[in-house]
Amino acid sequence: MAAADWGGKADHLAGERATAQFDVDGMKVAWAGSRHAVEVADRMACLVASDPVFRKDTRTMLSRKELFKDTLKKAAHAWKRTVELHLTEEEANLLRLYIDQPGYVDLHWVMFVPAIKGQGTEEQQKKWLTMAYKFQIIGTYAQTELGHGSNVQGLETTATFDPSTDEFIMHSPTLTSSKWWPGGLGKTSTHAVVYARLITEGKDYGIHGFIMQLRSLDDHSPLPGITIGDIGGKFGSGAYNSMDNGVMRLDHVRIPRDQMLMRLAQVTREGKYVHSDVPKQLLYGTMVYVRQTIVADASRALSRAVCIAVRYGAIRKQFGSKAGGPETQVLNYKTQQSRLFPFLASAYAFRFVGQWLKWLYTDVTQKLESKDFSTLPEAHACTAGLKSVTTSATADAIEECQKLCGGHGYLNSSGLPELFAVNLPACTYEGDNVVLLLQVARFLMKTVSQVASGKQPVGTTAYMGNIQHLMQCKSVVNTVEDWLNPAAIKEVFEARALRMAVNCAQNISKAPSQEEGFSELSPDLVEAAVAHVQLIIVTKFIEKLQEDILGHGVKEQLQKLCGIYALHLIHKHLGDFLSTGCVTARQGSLANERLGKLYAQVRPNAVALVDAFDYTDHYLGSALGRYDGDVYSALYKEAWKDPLNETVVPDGYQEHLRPLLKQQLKLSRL
Ligand SMILES: CCCCCCCCCCCCCCCCC/C=C/C(=O)SCCNC(=O)CCNC(=O)[C@H](O)C(C)(C)COP(=O)(O)OP(=O)(O)OC[C@H]1O[C@@H](n2cnc3c(N)ncnc32)[C@H](O)[C@@H]1OP(=O)(O)O
Ligand SMILES: Cc1cc2nc3c(=O)[nH]c(=O)nc-3n(C[C@H](O)[C@H](O)[C@H](O)COP(=O)(O)OP(=O)(O)OC[C@H]3O[C@@H](n4cnc5c(N)ncnc54)[C@H](O)[C@@H]3O)c2cc1C
Repeated sequence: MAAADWGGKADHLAGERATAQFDVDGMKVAWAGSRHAVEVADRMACLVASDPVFRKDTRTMLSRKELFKDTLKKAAHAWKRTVELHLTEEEANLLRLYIDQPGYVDLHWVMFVPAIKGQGTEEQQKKWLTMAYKFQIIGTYAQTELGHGSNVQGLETTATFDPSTDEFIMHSPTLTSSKWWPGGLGKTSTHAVVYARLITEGKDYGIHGFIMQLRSLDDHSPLPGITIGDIGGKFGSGAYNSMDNGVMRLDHVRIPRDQMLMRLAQVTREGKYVHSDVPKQLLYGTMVYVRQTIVADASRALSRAVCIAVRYGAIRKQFGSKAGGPETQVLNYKTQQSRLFPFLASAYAFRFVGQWLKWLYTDVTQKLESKDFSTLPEAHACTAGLKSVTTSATADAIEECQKLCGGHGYLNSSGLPELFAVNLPACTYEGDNVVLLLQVARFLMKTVSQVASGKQPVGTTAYMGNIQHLMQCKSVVNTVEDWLNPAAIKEVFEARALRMAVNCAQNISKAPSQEEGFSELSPDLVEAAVAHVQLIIVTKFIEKLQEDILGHGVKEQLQKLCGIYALHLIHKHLGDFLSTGCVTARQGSLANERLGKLYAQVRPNAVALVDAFDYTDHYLGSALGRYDGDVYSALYKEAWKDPLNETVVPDGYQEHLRPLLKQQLKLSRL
């Protein structure tokens, strides 16, 4: 029976949509950031969905080679459409986003170009970016090595200046110095920003960036002295395997001196090392930029998973009343709501904090241009911390959404396995999440010590200035309704974050040295960092609610989601809140009671709240998450696309199955 015979064009979720108590269009604007953003995103999403080259429904069934070739085809076609349609930068970025297939272009635009912009001189930018913008060259970001990723100062590749020829000699002295992981390096990139130890006049000046040509622009073969290849298959089918993460070894490869990125430091014709009057941390600027974009990616990935699980939960029915009444939608089970609605709230929370982080990054960049470096440490702490907390929560949530969809969630056609596999490495790339949280903790310890010496903290640590009150305050919450008060919520998050940080600082001060104390206390420091970052997310959500938000009922729904986000964290981390004395056990159970009421209020709006993400069926890529809810027809149809179903009798039957069956039959007759 054809799948179409089982379902029509009906909207199986129409009943769910009819119960919404808010204006979905208004919520789309709140989610996207502006009416303009909704309009451009819609246009680009439809452009991708309607173009057969961008089909992705059989992607998980392709071999690695086929998948890679398909990625090359899509990237070339996307560029062709960008040029033909004169797309703006915003439109072209969205086009790439909706194609939804990791590939070398991501590294080119998200890391290679920003690295040259941030670390190149004006002259270098003019030369290299002109070519990069026209795709005359394809670039990647080659920092990580086989032996070192997190410890950037431990990288081993060398760039030794040779004054006799005015060149750097780029070399991989050991196996562990092989560049390992850079996306697009394996098979595609013609160029890279390579990070290496700068050695001149016999002295090692540490890590610096260099632009290197890797492959011939005529026939794409690696240049002399360069050994290069792909590092091999990665987790999951489809997923990140579309990316050619690469390995590269350099054997005394010479590049002209002017290919060292010289905005932060220079080597003169004579070989003198000169450092500009800017902080050396600006070398890490590309990572700050990318971490900020990863927060936005996390909210998108999480919202996709939630959209799939909510829509499917409204369609899927299990068990009826004892009297033989209709079966229950699984979304109506309280356990399903308490597992799923915190993710729905987190998707909105991460979206809004991502919008704020983008603002913060722009603000810091403008300040850096006028040589004001004062906000750089905070920008580093915020991007590192938010990248870490949002990507870890997202990976966990996608995995849980798979379970929330039961067995069907485990099928590739649910879209969830691929979504998980593509987003899981975000916990590692651009800085391992624990390593990054330790950076946040370091920043917090410094801030605590500055507060102790009377300095008033600013920005996201301003709350620490209220130390007298926050170290001894008791929560004012006395009833379930009191947990609706944003000021009461904010106060307990501030008190928890500050008390955890101060506890760590006090315990470190008892250690023989600061370094030993930091190391010994590192598990607690990571928890203190998480508490601080969660406070930022809660605060930014509360601040969002103070803005003008248009549309009937939109603000009210967001208030409920903000409540769910904050209260589910209190429930989850009750140990922290209790042990620091920020809430009592009774207040903790009142928070949980309030949470249950909020879930019930969100339930009739759940499908509309995920509709507001405004995702096309193409982008969602899920039989379970379809807009029309026609889940079973879609699952049935998708199954037949599997290569195993190309023949009725499987390959291998004659060689392996038939002889086995025959032999067993013969034996049974003996
Ligand atoms: C709307 C449309 C959107 C666009 C759509 C596009 C669609 C496509 C989507 C695709 C997007 C996703 C692309 C993502 C691709 C990812 C590919 C992955 C790439 C990589 O992984 S690149 C490699 C990244 N590597 C790392 O992150 C390494 C991590 N390690 C470090 O960062 C550092 O080494 C360290 C921070 C852990 C430690 O460094 P170090 O030992 O040097 O430092 P100290 O701890 O001693 O600190 C020294 C001081 O410097 C400060 N610091 C450290 N880092 C920074 C920084 N980044 N900025 C500013 N300051 C920094 C420390 O705080 C110390 O300061 P102090 O004052 O001395 O305490
Ligand atoms: C899919 C993917 C794409 C990537 N793309 C690129 C790219 O384009 N370019 C590029 O240069 N790199 C890239 N990378 C590399 C990436 O940046 C590194 O993997 C990352 O920075 C983590 O470093 P590592 O692998 O050395 O982990 P390690 O540092 O070896 O981490 C291993 C474990 O040790 C722990 N650990 C490490 N240091 C500490 C510490 N000080 N204290 C406590 N615990 C610690 C970590 O928490 C982790 O649990 C990519 C990686 C992946 C997975």
